[in-house]
Amino acid sequence: MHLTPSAVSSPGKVLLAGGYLVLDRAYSGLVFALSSRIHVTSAPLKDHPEGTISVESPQFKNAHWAYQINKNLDGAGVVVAQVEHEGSSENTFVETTIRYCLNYLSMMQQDAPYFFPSIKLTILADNDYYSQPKSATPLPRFNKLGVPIFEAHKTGLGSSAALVTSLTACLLSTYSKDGTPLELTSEKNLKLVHNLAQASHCAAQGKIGSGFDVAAAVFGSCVYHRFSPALLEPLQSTEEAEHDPNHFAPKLAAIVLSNWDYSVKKTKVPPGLRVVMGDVDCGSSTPGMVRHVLAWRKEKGQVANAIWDSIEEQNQGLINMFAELSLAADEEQDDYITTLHTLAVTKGPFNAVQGSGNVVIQVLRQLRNKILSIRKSIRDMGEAAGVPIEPPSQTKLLDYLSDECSGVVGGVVPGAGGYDAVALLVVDNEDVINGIKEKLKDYKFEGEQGDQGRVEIMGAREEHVGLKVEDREQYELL
Ligand SMILES: Nc1ncnc2c1ncn2[C@@H]1O[C@H](COP(=O)(O)OP(=O)(O)OP(=O)(O)O)[C@@H](O)[C@H]1O
Ligand SMILES: C[C@@](O)(CCOP(=O)(O)O)CC(=O)O
Repeated sequence: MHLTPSAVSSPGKVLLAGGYLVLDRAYSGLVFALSSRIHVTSAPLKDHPEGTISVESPQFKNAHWAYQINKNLDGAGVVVAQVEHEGSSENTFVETTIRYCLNYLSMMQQDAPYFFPSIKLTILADNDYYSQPKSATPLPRFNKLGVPIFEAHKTGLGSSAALVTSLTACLLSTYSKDGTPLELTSEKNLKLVHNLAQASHCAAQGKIGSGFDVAAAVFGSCVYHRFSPALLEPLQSTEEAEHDPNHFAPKLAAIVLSNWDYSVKKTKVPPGLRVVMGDVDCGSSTPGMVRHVLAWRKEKGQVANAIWDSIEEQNQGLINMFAELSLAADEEQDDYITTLHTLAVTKGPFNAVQGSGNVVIQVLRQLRNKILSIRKSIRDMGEAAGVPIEPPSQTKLLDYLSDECSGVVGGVVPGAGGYDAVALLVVDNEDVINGIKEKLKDYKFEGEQGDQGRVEIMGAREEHVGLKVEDREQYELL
């Protein structure tokens, strides 16, 4: 294999609509890619035995992992084994991704004796992925938290999906048969990265989720319909992946190169609007929420499907309103801009906004009501399933922000919901953001255990861009 030093990044995510439903291919997920990204760079590693991969995350303590890659002398594939060293820990997502990528690559080079030049991989995460210490001065980019990863408070932006996607793309770009790195921006190769990253991510997390987070990390903001879980069933044996590459590698390559049945339709937030993420510091992602909702759906059959069908119809309405607003922004620019300026200084429900004859304000009112209606259905589903998807303290917070803050179209509990986070759709205006922060300054959020916490507005916003090839030099200046 030839070695081409590479650098890539992929975004975090927010599932604005379709939580739980997106686990079933019949239903949509509306996922926005965020500005917070996870970056992975590669460089030659000197003074190490051939086939060593050294990985580090300099923002954390004891975040160094080393792996030895050995060709399987009895047939296809490679054996990837962690090289233990003092203070080393395990990182299932890193190890599984390396194992999957290198077994895939070994199958692409069966016609010649191959070896893997030793490399060093560096993982860097934008600060919003983890709660940061309070600081009077702006934090450095990729702030060093100085604690082990497991001690960092993750903020729910999808760090593992972005990590696995960036690591996959970086490895496929670094190792090549002839020194020509994989062209990562072609649709064909993005699909390859997607399939391989989905396989690695599901294996590492030990379950086959909908994969909306990996899809957003690769393709960016989109309306997503998942792939059939059966596609990955043959790869769920970690034993085979770790100890029987002769069977695992060809099977993996065939699955990754096959035509998957997911769908991705690119989308964007309408111009002049933006997504704002709120991190709840006493949040708790109630474990087993997904299991409980799926058990309820299985038990309640038609009743549950009727609720899901209703939510899907409302989600499609939301998606259509985004398209209508984007069209209005093009076709009635002056009206659009004027209306958003007015909304930026108006609290919901926008009835007071004059010019009710114009399309823009009508669609914005419909959008606001659609979000309220989706939230009601989500609450109904949560109550029926006995799962706190939008618990009362989140309802109180979302209603407060939607009614008391100027420029807020609406907000939801994203993804699986619970107590962790809120996602707001607001007029893209600094005064609107500052107004929300002001309203939250003394807001006391009641957590699941009755404890009180604060809600912090995060810097991350929608950015819509998926996997990106990066300029390596920007990291050398850090
Ligand atoms: N910067 C990083 N460097 C190395 N590994 C990381 C990094 N960030 C995340 N990980 C890996 O991803 C794991 C977190 O994945 P997990 O599925 O538990 O959470 P998640 O849903 O992806 O997190 P969130 O959505 O809150 O970001 C960590 O335990 C670690 O193994
Ligand atoms: C509940 C689910 O539909 C979304 C989970 O979203 P999040 O991890 O809470 O952002 C699970 C999935 O899609 O894999």
